Amino acid sequence: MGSPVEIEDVTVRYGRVLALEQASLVVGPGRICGLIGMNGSGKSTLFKVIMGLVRPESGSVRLFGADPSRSRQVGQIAYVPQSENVDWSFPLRVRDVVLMGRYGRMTMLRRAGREDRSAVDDALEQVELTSLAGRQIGELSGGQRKRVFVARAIAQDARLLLLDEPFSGVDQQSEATISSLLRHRAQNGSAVLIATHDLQALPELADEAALLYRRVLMHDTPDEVLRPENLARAFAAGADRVGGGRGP
Ligand SMILES: Nc1ncnc2c1ncn2[C@@H]1O[C@H](COP(=O)(O)OP(=O)(O)OP(=O)(O)O)[C@@H](O)[C@H]1O
Repeated sequence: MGSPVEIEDVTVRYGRVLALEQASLVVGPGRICGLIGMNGSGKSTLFKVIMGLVRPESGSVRLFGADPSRSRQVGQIAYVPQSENVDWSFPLRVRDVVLMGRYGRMTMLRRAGREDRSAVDDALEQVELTSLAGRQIGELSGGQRKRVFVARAIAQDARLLLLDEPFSGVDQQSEATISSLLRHRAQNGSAVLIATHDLQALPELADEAALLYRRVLMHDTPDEVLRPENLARAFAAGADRVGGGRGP
């Protein structure tokens, strides 16, 4: 089987905006990779490409040696979205959201079975939300909201986890819980990709880091990538673009 993530020379354009330009990234099993880049550098686009939601105009994406759509179909990929992208007023309970992680495994004709319910209970316990299982998702704190989605990923038993800003608006306790669960998933062989602005947390959390600005400028240990001169390169690439890089 191939690596969890193999992205090669991927280019994505939204109309006239070049979001990714020959980006390449390989993430192996059991690795936690931090994806860092300034606003608009293409992090969400890279996630969309991995999830098969955006088709690159060129380049190739293979997940576990197969097409991304297949990995999504069989429930190999779990996604923890940015909180701003979720409609928290939607009338769902904590337990319902976590159960969604099991949908890939349930056929349309089958209701949630004992195994699904026990996977949900187990995931809720791991993120310490058992007592809030029946609560509406809109009535949770920022840290609790993130933990619900992490629980969904755990219930899914995904082999590749994508997390978009998992620590923004999150209390320290939730951050510690989420970090240790991610470490645990990685120890069990899952690959974890985390888009984050939280550079301080990175060296302790991640095994490797990728610095993105349209392309992967650097992929190395977190300490190396976070050296000021390397961060400055990414910033300079972004600053150049403001000077006219968006044009045709
Ligand atoms: N649907 C879209 N239509 C047009 N342009 C888009 C679309 N989505 C993203 N873009 C543009 O593509 C570029 C990359 O956006 P993307 O959301 O991938 O960046 P990001 O690194 O995730 O940003 P942030 O850190 O702000 O979330 C940006 O210039 C953005 O404005």
